[in-house]
Amino acid sequence: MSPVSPYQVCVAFLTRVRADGRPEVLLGRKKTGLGSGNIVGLGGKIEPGENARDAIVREIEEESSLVVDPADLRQAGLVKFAFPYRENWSQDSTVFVGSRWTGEPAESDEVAPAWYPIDELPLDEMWDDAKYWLPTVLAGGRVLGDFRFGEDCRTVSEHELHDPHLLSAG
Ligand SMILES: CNc1ncnc2c1ncn2[C@@H]1O[C@H](COP(=O)(O)OP(=O)(O)OP(=O)(O)O)[C@@H](O)[C@H]1O
Repeated sequence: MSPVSPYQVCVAFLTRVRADGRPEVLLGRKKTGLGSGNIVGLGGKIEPGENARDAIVREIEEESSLVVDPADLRQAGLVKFAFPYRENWSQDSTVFVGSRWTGEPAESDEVAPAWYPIDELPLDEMWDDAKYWLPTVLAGGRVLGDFRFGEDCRTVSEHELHDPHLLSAG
């Protein structure tokens, strides 16, 4: 199910626990580019010379102003997106989760960040794949998933969740 040379991206989900004990995740309304209008995690393309961890630290700061120590991010998996009807959208995304950072989230040109309760994720406004793996990752699990989008390039037409033990440590 893997597309031909997909580009490599990364995504992060920062979490906090409110004073009343309710866990929340930082998501954002994407303002530009692929998936604009969707509610997404922070993230973007891995640049030449970067590894996924370097890239996600840079993207988090560019998109939200938050500064994260790379060692404070847990690599929670890899999700592969294939768009057979729009090959150049196909991408592999390394997923990170973290709960330590410095600063306050601020809106950028790319994303308007906001906190969402983890038990009420806005899945209807996210990419269609998120419902298959994001709750698992936010519950402390790992994901290794393959998703194929249909002709509308919005709806998952096929997906496989593999054993996350196949992921390399990172
Ligand atoms: C298809 N289903 C999807 N489900 C969940 N998340 C998705 C996604 N498709 C893209 N993403 C995320 O979107 C970011 C890349 O998007 P992309 O437009 O390439 O990035 P962005 O414009 O920020 O790139 P640069 O800032 O130019 O690097 C990156 O976090 C990636 O994981």
